[in-house]
Amino acid sequence: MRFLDGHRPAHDLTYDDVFLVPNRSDVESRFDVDLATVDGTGATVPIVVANMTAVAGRRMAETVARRGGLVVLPQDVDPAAVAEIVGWVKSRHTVWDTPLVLTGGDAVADALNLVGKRAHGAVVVVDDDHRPVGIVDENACAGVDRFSRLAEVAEPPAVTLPLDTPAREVFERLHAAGARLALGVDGDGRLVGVLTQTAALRAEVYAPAVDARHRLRVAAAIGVNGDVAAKAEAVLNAGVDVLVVDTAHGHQEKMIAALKAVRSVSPQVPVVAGNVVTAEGTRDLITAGADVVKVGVGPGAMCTTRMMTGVGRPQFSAVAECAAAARELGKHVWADGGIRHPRDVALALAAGASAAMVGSWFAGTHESPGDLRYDEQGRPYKESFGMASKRAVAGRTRTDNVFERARKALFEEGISSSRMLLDPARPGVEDLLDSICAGVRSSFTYAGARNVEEFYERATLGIQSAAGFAEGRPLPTGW
Ligand SMILES: NC(=O)C1=CN([C@@H]2O[C@H](COP(=O)(O)OP(=O)(O)OC[C@H]3O[C@@H](n4cnc5c(N)ncnc54)[C@H](OP(=O)(O)O)[C@@H]3O)[C@@H](O)[C@H]2O)C=CC1
Ligand SMILES: Nc1nc2c(ncn2[C@@H]2O[C@H](COP(=O)(O)O)[C@@H](O)[C@H]2O)c(=O)[nH]1
Ligand SMILES: [K+]
Repeated sequence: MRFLDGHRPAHDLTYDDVFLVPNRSDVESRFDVDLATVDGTGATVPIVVANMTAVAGRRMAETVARRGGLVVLPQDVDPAAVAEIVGWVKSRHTVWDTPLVLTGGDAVADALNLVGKRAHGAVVVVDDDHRPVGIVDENACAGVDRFSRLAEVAEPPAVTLPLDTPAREVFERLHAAGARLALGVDGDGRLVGVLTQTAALRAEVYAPAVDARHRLRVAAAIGVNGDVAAKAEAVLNAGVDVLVVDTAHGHQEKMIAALKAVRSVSPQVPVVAGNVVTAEGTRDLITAGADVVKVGVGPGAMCTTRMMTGVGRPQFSAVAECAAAARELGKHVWADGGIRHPRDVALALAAGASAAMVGSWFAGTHESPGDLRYDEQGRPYKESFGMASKRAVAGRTRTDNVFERARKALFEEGISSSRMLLDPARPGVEDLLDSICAGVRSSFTYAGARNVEEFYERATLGIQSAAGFAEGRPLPTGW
């Protein structure tokens, strides 16, 4: 990464402060770009979903891993629940999406309660042997008594295929049949998964993030308090592929001790640790055993740390400095927080990160764990909240005594409730991944880079004014 001549930063920069200029390029197609990370975490796209309760659950983990990203389960989930979620994610098909399933005897109301939970918006009706007999979507239920049985409204499945059908063929079969949903069945005709045309296309464009046994990958976070070795052991026994040791102030002795404890349990597992914003912090965590250092204090959408404490650092410069320090030691950083546009991911990679961590942006999707709600104007949204908010702290300390709980509640560095609207054009996390990956692929070809490492080497940046940033925004309604 280099700055244009004369563009030496006089102060620390955030994503909005910088821009990339095109380089002469021999990369002919955006499909020639390989987005895979090289940090040992196994992601095939440089996107990690933040360990936030309002963002990262089982459905998010399954969906994002199928497209090559990695989801970090929050540290507030107890180890038994982590084991259950990891087992579930690892039992998911790597191509076919998990269907919503009901029987013909269930009511239309049951289907209507479920369809909103999936981007593909349909429920599959199965018989007693789990063989598919029909499909129900919102259209099939329109104007129908909510107490009617699904057997009366289900449409017969138009496209039912073996699981090993190439995704491109699934796409073509759906197109030819004018059908929305293909059903994937095993050798006994039992339902395993579903694919829309878009999902079939994605299956051709993305590679799932998988472990050595070709099961979807998933990460989990632990904090720095309590018996860290026991917690690490518990989540590793649950089968997580990557361990994230996470606390607000990562450059503290407790973190160094926590990393040593984690390394005593497993010398090999990829360990991510943070958060820090300085080269010194990065070096200390790597020396203590981290493979990847998580960078970012205060850029998060739910984060009030900078307003409360004055502590933090504009994120582009924080990532650039920490990435340079990590690279000197042959290690990596994740850029954590403040990602609001695809360009921010490209800029994080240009700054030297191996992946960008996204939280709140993905809270407003079908796949986040929250319930879908509607605002005063009828727009769908989900709630998000910070992991250092009063709400999260109350949850984390629920087993402490009342005095201790009250004491810990004094420190609040996050928003307890915010509304993340679902983008009508991109209501699913895969829609957002499509948009991010399209932007980043394109960014790489502008720089003349085929992969993440070449992008870092070739990226040429400049510094812009607020007017420069504003100029880059589209004007959908004219002026
Ligand atoms: N990236 C960011 O900017 C931030 C992220 N977060 C997120 O919030 C979640 C909760 O993290 P966290 O608050 O660390 O909770 P943890 O439960 O992990 O506890 C942090 C530990 O560090 C001690 N500590 C010392 N100084 C600080 C400090 N300045 N801020 C916080 N703890 C401190 C605390 O002791 P004691 O309570 O006695 O002081 C406590 O023992 C994490 O997911 C974290 O990533 C939170 C804030 C900033
Ligand atoms: N200071 C706080 N930081 C928080 C809190 N909850 C999460 N976070 C950090 O934000 C990122 C995600 O950033 P986003 O802009 O994508 O939402 C997350 O990974 C944490 O590092 C909080 O309560 N306070
Ligand atoms: K913030």
